[in-house]
Amino acid sequence: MEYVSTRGQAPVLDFEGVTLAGLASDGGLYVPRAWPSFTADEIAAMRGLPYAELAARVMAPFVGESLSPDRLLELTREAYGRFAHQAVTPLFQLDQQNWLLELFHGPTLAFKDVALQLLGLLFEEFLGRRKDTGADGALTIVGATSGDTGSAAIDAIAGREGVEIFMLHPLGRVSDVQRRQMTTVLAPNVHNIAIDGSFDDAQATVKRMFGDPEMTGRFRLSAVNSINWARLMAQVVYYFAAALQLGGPDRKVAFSVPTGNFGDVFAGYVAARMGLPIERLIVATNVNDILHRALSAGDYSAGTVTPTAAPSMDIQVSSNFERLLFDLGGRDGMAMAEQMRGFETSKSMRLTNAQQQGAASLFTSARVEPSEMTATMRWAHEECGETIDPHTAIGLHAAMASDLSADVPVVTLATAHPAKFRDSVERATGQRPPLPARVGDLFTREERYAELPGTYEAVRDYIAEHATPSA
Ligand SMILES: Cc1ncc(COP(=O)(O)O)c(C=O)c1O
Ligand SMILES: N[C@@H](CCOP(=O)(O)O)C(=O)O
Repeated sequence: MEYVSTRGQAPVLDFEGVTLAGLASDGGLYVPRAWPSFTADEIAAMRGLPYAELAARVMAPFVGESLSPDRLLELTREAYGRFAHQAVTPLFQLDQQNWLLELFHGPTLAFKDVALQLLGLLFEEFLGRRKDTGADGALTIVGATSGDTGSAAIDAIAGREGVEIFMLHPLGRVSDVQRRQMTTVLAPNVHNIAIDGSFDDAQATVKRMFGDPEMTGRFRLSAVNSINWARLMAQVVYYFAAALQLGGPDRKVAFSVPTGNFGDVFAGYVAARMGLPIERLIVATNVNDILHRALSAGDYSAGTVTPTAAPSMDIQVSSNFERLLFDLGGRDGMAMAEQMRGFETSKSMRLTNAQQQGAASLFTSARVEPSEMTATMRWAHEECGETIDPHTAIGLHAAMASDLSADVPVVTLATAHPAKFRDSVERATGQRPPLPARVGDLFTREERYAELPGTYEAVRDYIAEHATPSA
C-alpha cells in the first residue's frame, strides 16, 4: 500500500514510513493512494470474529507488505488483550433505535486507547527493525492533547526504549483525572508541557515543528495525534465491529460521533469507502462548532476556542477535515495546498461545491448546547441506567434529534468513561462515578510537568533542550 500527502509534494511512503513520519513533510496528511475495499461477502465472513482477528483482517490492506499477516495478528492480540472488556468495544442498547459503542475499556478510559495501544507496538516493531539494520532508531514524539490523546499516548510509550514523548496540553483546560493520567507518569522518556493557550495553539505548534528544518534536522520527529495515519486505521475497525453485530453488511447502520479533530468520524468515512454499508455519519459538536458550520453551510472559519464541560472537543481547527476535503475534491494535492494556505492565513475558507455536495451524501451535523448535553446525561442515567460522559452525551443528543427513519439502528460512539469527567457527570446526574481500579492511585501520586507560554519559540526551545538528538 502506498500513501500520498494531501498537499501533493511529500514523498510517497509505505505503511512503515507513514507510521514513523506522522505528518507529511509538505505539511499535509498522509492518505492511502486508493481506498481498499471488501465485498459484501467478505464483510459478512467477518461476523463473529474476536476483535483482535477482526482488526487484523480490516487493517491488513493498509499495512500491506510492512507486516506479515501473522505478525499483524500477534500485535492486535497483544494490544487488545490489555482491554478490560473481552469484546474490547462492546455495544450497549439504550432503546429500540439507539446503541452506545463503548470505546473506553482500555487502560486510560477513552477511545484513544484503541489506536494508541497498537501504535506503541508498531513504533517498537519498526524502530527495532531499523536498529537491526544499523539505521538510527531514536524517535522524538511531539503531540498535542485536549486531554485524552495525551494520557493514552503516554501509557503506550512510557518506558519504551528508543522513543521519547513531549505532550502539550492547554493549562487548566483538561479535567483533573485527564491531567493526572498524564502528569503522574514519571518515566524518564515522558515530558508533559502545559501551555498557556488552547488545544488549537498546541496543535499549531506541533505542526509548525514538523516544518522547522532546525528541529527536523536535529531530531527524528513523529506524531501520535490523528495526523498519524496509523491512528485512524485502527479506529476504522470498531465501525465494522458495531455494524456486523447489528446486521451489517445486509443492513445499514448510522453512527453519531462526538467530534473535535475529525479523526474518529473520518475513520467512519474510511469504513464506508471500504464497502461497509453506512446510512449516515452524524458529526456532533459542542459550541466550538466549526465543523457543523462547514458541513451545514460550507463555512469553515475558526473563531476563538470556548472552554466547555466537554473539553476534549474544545477544538476549532480540525486536522483531519483536510483528509476529507482532499478526497472529496478530486484528490488534487496542489489545489488542496492552496486551499489550506488560504485557511492558514485568514483562518477561514469556503468549501467548494464538490466538497460540500460530496460530504452531504454521507454526513450530517449538529451543534449541541450545554443544556442539551446535561439533559441527555440525565436521561441516560434515569431512563436507561447508563452513566455517560459529556462527550458521549453530545453524540447521543445529536443521534436522538436526527431525522433518521426508525428502522435504522443508530450507534453513538461512547468516547470516554464517565469517571474522567466526574464533576460534570455529578452535576447532571447527582451521582459521582467511581474511578475504575485500573487507573490506580491517581490522586496520591506525584505530578510533574513544565508550564510554558503558548508560543512556538518557548516550546521549541524547551524540546530542543530536553530531547535526544538523532544520531
Ligand atoms: C472523549 C472525546 N470525545 C470526542 C473527541 C473528538 O474526537 P476527534 O478529535 O477524533 O473528532 C475527543 C478528542 O479527540 C475525545 O477525547
Ligand atoms: N480530543 C483530543 C484532541 C487530539 O485529537 P487527536 O485524535 O488528533 O489526537 C485529545 O483528547 O487530545
